[in-house]
Order: sequence, then structure tokens, then C-alpha cells
Amino acid sequence: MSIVLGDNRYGKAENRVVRITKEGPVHQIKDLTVSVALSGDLDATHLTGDNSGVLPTDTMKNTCFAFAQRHGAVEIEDYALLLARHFVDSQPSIAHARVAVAEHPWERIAEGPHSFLRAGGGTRTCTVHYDGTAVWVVSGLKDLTVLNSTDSEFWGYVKDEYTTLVEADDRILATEIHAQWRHTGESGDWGKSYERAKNALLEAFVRTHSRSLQQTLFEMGTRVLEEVPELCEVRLKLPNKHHFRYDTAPFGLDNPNETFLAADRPYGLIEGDVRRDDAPDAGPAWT
Ligand SMILES: O=c1[nH]c(=O)c2[nH]c(=O)[nH]c2[nH]1
Repeated sequence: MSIVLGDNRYGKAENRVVRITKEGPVHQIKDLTVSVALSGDLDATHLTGDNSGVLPTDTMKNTCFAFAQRHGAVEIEDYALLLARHFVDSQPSIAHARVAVAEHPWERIAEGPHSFLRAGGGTRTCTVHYDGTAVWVVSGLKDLTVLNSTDSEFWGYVKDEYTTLVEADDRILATEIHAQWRHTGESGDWGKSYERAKNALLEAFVRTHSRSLQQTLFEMGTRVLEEVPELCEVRLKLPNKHHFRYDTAPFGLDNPNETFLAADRPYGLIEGDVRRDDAPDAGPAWT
């Protein structure tokens, strides 16, 4: 009996590529998940540890971002064709490339030239508490993902011996909104107040020139309380969905905040309550 190597392939899976196209103040977004798998004459690396035919998966990742920057917001089929041809035609050891691209749709948030809402997201929620006497109605929404492709800064923070974060005067700000709001009364037009609270959250996200997600959180909560007087308190949980500008300088490409790596974890998690100073005691309503 002898043992032989069967089918094999290797690559970089699920590169999260975000490409912003800027036409003056009006931005477009292309949000992709790109997986590359290459195969060919790769026996040596498996059988003897000879890596001379191995294009590193890290290089495949760089290529995905470099091609997004170089070719812009092309159709995903054209982008995948460019990548697949590149890997096979440039690498003698590679005979076959599989490039799979998923495009995640975003909608523009009303009037915002650089504000987007991830399509299909957002779940309306409510929790009611009743103890035989008092009633609390807490409404809300979750999983509503929004993104501003500019008008966000983060600088002036504490720096200690472990700080490597570079100050940003223009970054992407993206979050998945989880919000709950407490009604003062126990009856009302719940549907209407939901629409007004949701619109207030989105309006504040779009209109705030953000110095931090914490500042945006307070603006969002404040706008809800201003627009929906029957509410007394808003609780927000906002994960900071980090988008890192990809450094394409090593490939001879300028990247003026157009191509980003969308990281899923770890993420900053910004949480806070915003309330009227005359809000009645919540009792168990938040538990
Ligand atoms: O808006 C932000 N708030 C922070 O507290 C923080 N921390 C960080 O690393 N990035 C950010 N961004």
C-alpha cells in the first residue's frame, strides 16, 4: 500500500473588500466578500515542504484589495475574471483559479450623499413588563446596519505605551444599531412612534459629523427623545464595525480612502443610555 495526495487547493477565503467611489460629495459603495482558491502543481509543498510554487494566501488577499483599488466599482463578474486570469496567467504552478464573490447590497439613507443602510436589515422588537399594577412598554429595533463613508473622525484620545492606533480625520463609521426605547405611558400609536424613532435614529446618524461613535450615540438618543415626546429613555448598543483603509502603496497604488478592509472582530462596543431628566423610575423595565 502507498499513500498518495489527492485533490487539493488553497487560497484566502472571505476577504471583506469595501470600495467607495467618490464623485464629489456623492459616494457609492461596493461591499464584497471575495474568496480565492488556487490549484495546480502543488505536490512539492505537500510532500517535501518545497514552497517554491506557492503564492502565499496573504498575497492573494493583497491582490483582491489592489484590484479593487485599481479597477474601481466594476461588476463582480468582471472583478472575478480579472483576478482569476491574473492568478493563472502570472503563476506557472497554478492551473486553475476559483474566485467567488458575494456582493452585499446597501441602500442610500434618504438625502445622505455618503450614508448607507444595509439592505434587508432591521428587526422591530418590544418587551412588556407587568407586575399586577405597573406596565412598562419598551420598543426598539436591532440589526440595522448603517455606514457613513465620510464625516467621521477619531483623534485626541489617550496614548500610552500600548497605543498604535493612528488618529483619523476622515474614516468610515459603520455600526449595527441595537436600540430600545421606553414609553412613558401604556397606550399609544406604537407603529407611528416606531417609525418616528427609527427615522430619528437614522437622521441623527446621517447628520452628525462624528468625532467618536460615543458622540454619535448621544446625538441619536437625543434626536429620538426630541422627535418622540411619549418616550422617556433610549438605550443604545452600537458595535463599531471597523473599516481599515487598505495600504496599497506597496503595489504602487494610491488609496485616498477608497478601498477598505471590513473587519468583523474584534470590534469596539459603544453602549449608553440617553434619558429625560424627569424620566420615571424604570422599575424592572430594562431587565
Ligand atoms: O468612535 C470611536 N470610539 C472609540 O472609543 C474608539 N476606540 C478606537 O480604537 N476607535 C474608536 N472609535
